[in-house]
Amino acid sequence: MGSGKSTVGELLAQRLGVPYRDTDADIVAAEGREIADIFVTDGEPRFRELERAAVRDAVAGHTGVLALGGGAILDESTRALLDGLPVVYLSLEVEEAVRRTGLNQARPLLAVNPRRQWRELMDARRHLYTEVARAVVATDERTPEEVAQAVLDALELKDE
Ligand SMILES: Nc1ncnc2c1ncn2[C@@H]1O[C@H](COP(=O)(O)OP(=O)(O)OP(=O)(O)O)[C@@H](O)[C@H]1O
Ligand SMILES: O=C(O)C1=C[C@@H](O)[C@@H](O)[C@H](O)C1
Ligand SMILES: [Mg+2]
Repeated sequence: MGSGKSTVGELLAQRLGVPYRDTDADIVAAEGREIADIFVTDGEPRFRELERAAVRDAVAGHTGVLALGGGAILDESTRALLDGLPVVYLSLEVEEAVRRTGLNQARPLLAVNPRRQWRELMDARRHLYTEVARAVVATDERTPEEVAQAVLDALELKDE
């Protein structure tokens, strides 16, 4: 969370001249409410169901850059869908994550004690991010533009 998937995803799409899509935004649009609302009202398991369907639809229907929610890879069928696709894991260290996300209520999983929560989430997820990724790009001390360039280099893509 806060690694810059949405920010860098948009930049990358511009550089490549392709559409950009974000499954978090798809869920918010389809549900007509914010992610934090879905977590609080319906619970995380319901959010994960919506997310699984959103990723499935986006992978099937979208050509371009797709940003996934930070927890999408927790779902085994989602990981299977991503197999063979040019997935990039944007990594970052905890201090930078906390600086970027702050005490932001829009990220319900970081609402209380963000530093500890972030560490715990990453300890549980890091191996899954690595498993699905074709490339890992570190984002600490890089501007979003530098990260976008590093992604293009890692995937050996040229912009238009
Ligand atoms: N390379 C960067 N350097 C500094 N700040 C950044 C960088 N990339 C993103 N940010 C900032 O960090 C915050 C989080 O970025 P963003 O929303 O793109 O992350 P995300 O990975 O999409 O998060 P989430 O998993 O919550 O959707 C934003 O305020 C953004 O402007
Ligand atoms: O890392 C996570 O589990 C999340 C990340 C965000 O992108 C959102 O999908 C939501 O806040 C959950
Ligand atoms: Mg995002």
